[in-house]
Amino acid sequence: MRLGGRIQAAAEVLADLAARHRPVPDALRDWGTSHRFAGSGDRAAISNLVLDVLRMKASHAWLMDDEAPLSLVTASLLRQWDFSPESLAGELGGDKFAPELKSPEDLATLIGKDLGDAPEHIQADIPEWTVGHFKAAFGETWLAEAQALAGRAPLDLRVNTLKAGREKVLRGLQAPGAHETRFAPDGIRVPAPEGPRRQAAATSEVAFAKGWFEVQDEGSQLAALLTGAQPGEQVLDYCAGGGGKTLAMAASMENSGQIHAYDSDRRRLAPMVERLKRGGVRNVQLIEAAEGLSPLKGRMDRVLIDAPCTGTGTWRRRPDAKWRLSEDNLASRMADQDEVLDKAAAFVKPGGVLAYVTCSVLPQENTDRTAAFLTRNPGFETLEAARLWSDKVGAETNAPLAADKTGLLLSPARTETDGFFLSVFKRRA
Ligand SMILES: C[S@@+](CC[C@H](N)C(=O)[O-])C[C@H]1O[C@@H](n2cnc3c(N)ncnc32)[C@H](O)[C@@H]1O
Repeated sequence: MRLGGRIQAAAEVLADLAARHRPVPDALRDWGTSHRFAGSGDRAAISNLVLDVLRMKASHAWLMDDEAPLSLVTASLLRQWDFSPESLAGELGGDKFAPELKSPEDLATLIGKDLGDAPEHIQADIPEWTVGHFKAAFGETWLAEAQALAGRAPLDLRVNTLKAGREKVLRGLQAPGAHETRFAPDGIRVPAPEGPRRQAAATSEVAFAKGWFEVQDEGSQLAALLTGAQPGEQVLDYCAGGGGKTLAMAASMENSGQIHAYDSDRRRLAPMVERLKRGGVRNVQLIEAAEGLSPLKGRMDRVLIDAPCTGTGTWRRRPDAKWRLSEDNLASRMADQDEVLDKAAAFVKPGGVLAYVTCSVLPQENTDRTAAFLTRNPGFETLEAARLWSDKVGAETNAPLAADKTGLLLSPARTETDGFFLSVFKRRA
């Protein structure tokens, strides 16, 4: 397919998403099924275009004075794919599948408008009701933070130190531009591809099948590292899900001690069985029902709560979630977070540690929740976040502190990671 056909396809997928409110992968898959002639390069380009549009949907629509899918795709090509109005017209000339676009002169006028005249939420490409929350989280840099969440995300890998070293994995990796991550000691970053290009398929590598690495955002790797699990400890991963952080902690613990991995939705634990086997992890026990937790009460050296959250920190990877988020969703996640904090705290032994993590940047899910937890649970005290960062990550860079300094707040703009919050408490002895 030439660019014209890809533009048309992206506009069709966006129209489908708007009409049927369904997940992006489902709409892309259906388009692929009914257009079998499209090759893998076409599918990657169409997917990239759709996701890029969703990342900056509000500002594209404001500049174009129009939210029709074709206008949004055009804006994306001009603002995110480095086309000029003239080069775009040139590329589409003679392409019989190309949709009719506005003239290069009209496009130049529209895209040339000053976005600084737009309302704040449009400049930031975030839902209007979240602007105040971003300001509370980041202060003066809130706009740059929101805009950075509208970029493409790299592919990050965590080397499984139970089986391999970072240099060895890097040497064997086919992915172009792969390099060591900035903060995470076992991380490898494959930069996001540009324009229509496909992201490297790291999970097709033999090294992945051998368990030498896992796919995990650097922010998630850091959250596991900062939780501080040590060899020989008894650890409860209370919201273990598919086990991203369980596996990272098992490697930090050098396969010794025990991680009890629990999730209230036991089906979410299922993929971990295969991951544990591939990774050569031997110190994890899955707990499939809440009753299985009873013997652990008051006995854990360390408890990790990777809390259910709105996922605002992952908007680069799931830009459609940004526009689906509602105040009701947020309120409901906040209630979940209070519940998991109180329940999980009961498993920490006197002198033990409780780590609270979200992949959200909203203070309501982060420092507001931890402050409320401490009021309800005076037997816990906060460990100093700046010290935690310098001990585990290094003192060369300032710790990315949350606004009230009681926790760490990672983000694409601050740490070039997904958005993550972490706060660590100690149970008084
Ligand atoms: C952010 S995800 C976990 C991701 C996982 N830790 C990882 O690193 O791959 C949050 C998990 O919390 C679980 N969850 C939600 N409410 C819970 C509750 N009340 N108790 C325990 N787990 C809960 C969800 O099922 C979900 O799997």
